[in-house]
Amino acid sequence: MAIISLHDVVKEYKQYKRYKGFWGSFRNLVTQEYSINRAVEEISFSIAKGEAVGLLGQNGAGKSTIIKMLTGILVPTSGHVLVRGNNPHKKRRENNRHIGVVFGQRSQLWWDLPVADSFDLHRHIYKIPLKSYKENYNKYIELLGMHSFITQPVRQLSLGQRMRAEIAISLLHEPDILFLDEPTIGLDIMAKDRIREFLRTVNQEKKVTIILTTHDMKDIDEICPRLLVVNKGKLVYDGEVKQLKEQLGGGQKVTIEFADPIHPISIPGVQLIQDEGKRKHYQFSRNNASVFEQISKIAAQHPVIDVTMRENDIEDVIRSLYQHLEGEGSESDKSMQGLSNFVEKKVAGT
Ligand SMILES: Nc1ncnc2c1ncn2[C@@H]1O[C@H](COP(=O)(O)OP(=O)(O)OP(=O)(O)O)[C@@H](O)[C@H]1O
Repeated sequence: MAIISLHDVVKEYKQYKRYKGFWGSFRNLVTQEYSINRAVEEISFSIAKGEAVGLLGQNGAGKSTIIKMLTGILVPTSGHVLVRGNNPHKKRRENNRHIGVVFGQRSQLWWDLPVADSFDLHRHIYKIPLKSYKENYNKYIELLGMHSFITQPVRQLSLGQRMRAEIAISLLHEPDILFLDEPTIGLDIMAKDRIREFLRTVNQEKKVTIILTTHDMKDIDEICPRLLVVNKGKLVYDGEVKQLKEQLGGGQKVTIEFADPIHPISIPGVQLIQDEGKRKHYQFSRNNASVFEQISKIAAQHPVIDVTMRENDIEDVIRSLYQHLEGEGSESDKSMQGLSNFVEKKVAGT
């Protein structure tokens, strides 16, 4: 049974016209002129209990708007949103009891209080039974390595420490669903790893459903087996990360360092992705017959100092997807051919 479902959801914002200048500021006080911005366009998907889903999209794609509708902050213009079988806006209090939210910009911690006191206040607000509170408290402090700063006031914490405390507090009342917005942004590698491992553990052991928005592909790769990609308000991919990688990955990134700066060399079927004069970066799709053969041909004409190759990772896959959606994909890149069909099929659930 789906714990979250959206059916033909549309969200429109009214944007009031703003006039400039001295007289414009008076006009702004009375004007009723506005235009409509469709931030979410007829989106449908459902998420089962215990899934971990990454919500991805470029800036302004509509991710926050979707999350705000799921948390009951915003009401859709049309369509239906159900969270645990309820309308999250109408049953906002009930919804809040069963969800956890980690939004970087809005802290749930009390700035001047020690972390432990914030947790205790949370226990009272959510009326969490003492036994389960203590169990979770001890477990989260251990797993997130919070011993050293649990008695420190929140305002003295580093970003990584605060984020760990934010995640712990959001789970103390044992929510069924956890929404996270960029949980690892600005953190060092060790802090990122710790948070990712923790989220995997709560998802797998406690079956907490995770919906994660991020611009960091490693978050998706390590936490979320399923991916939803939104573009300009539309859902353009709904499927397994693994399948997207299989479909679009498998190519190679090749960097060739020439002895002298040369004009861009075009290689049939290969995309030049960055040109730095002496150094050129190419994208070979997995369909390009022989990478070595092609490089040898180039090297025969232009002295080459160094060649480096690496397999495409999830970041490259998503970049290709975005480029394709923006219409920048190379026509000759065979791995991109058929992508539209693939994306449409995945969204249609075939
Ligand atoms: N309160 C608002 N009033 C008017 N337009 C809005 C409002 N909030 C968002 N929008 C617009 O709706 C669209 C989607 O915005 P949203 O914040 O959902 O995108 P996002 O994918 O979360 O972006 P980002 O990655 O930058 O956070 C954008 O065009 C944005 O300008």
